[in-house]
Amino acid sequence: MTDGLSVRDLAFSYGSKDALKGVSFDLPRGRFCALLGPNGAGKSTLVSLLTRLLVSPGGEISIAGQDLRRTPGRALARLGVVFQQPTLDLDLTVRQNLSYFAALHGLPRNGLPARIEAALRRLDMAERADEKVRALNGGHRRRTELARALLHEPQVLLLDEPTVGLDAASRAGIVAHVHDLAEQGLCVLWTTHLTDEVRDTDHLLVLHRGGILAEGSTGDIRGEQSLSDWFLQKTGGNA
Ligand SMILES: Nc1ncnc2c1ncn2[C@@H]1O[C@H](COP(=O)(O)OP(=O)(O)OP(=O)(O)O)[C@@H](O)[C@H]1O
Repeated sequence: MTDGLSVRDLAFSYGSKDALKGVSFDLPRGRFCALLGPNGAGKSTLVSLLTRLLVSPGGEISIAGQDLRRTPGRALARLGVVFQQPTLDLDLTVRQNLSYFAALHGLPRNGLPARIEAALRRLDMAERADEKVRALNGGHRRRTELARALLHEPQVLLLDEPTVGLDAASRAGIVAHVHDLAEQGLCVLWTTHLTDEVRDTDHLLVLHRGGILAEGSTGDIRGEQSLSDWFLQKTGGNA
């Protein structure tokens, strides 16, 4: 077990369809881990189990030392999540969206403005705090969601294909910001099916047909090949 995210023997089936088959990994704090898998590999199922949208019959998940099955409230309090589908209220300002989230999560009102300011600063969004989300471009909307996911100061950050629908420049910006967060001590799990979002120095978990196909530093895993060629050769780009 680590101080970040630990997953042990996690399995899940939809009826007779095995979506995850005994997945285990340990990610310490301060690590950026890319979870790469082709469509249908089991990424969304894993994200749903980590966020308790689904509950697995067996296996263990520990978030910053808290067991998700035994102490779900404490475990989820240590987890920040950015889901694939945006969930901001377009007609509220950036600050109002964060305040709303804070109220929903029962964060103390005392010190809330400073907490919001700090979260927005981490994502270079402080100067846009009073703009309506509708007026922001896709990259800034995603950064707002990231700031919101950090409001309760989680130790583990989970992002489910967070760059879907963004242009190249916005994607690069989000990738860079999230790497900074890992350097500041967060344990980051970033799911993607895009090899170009993964850096050679990133820790890489490759999920294929519900199991871990490879784990280690990206540079070591791809060897002399490009990651894209390695991935296509090993998975055919298909689940
Ligand atoms: N509700 C469901 N009922 C039956 N099978 C499902 C259901 N949801 C997912 N599956 C199957 O489980 C497997 C894993 O799916 P999952 O959505 O977790 O993969 P994924 O890696 O997230 O793919 P994608 O990138 O396409 O979302 C796939 O074979 C998928 O068809």
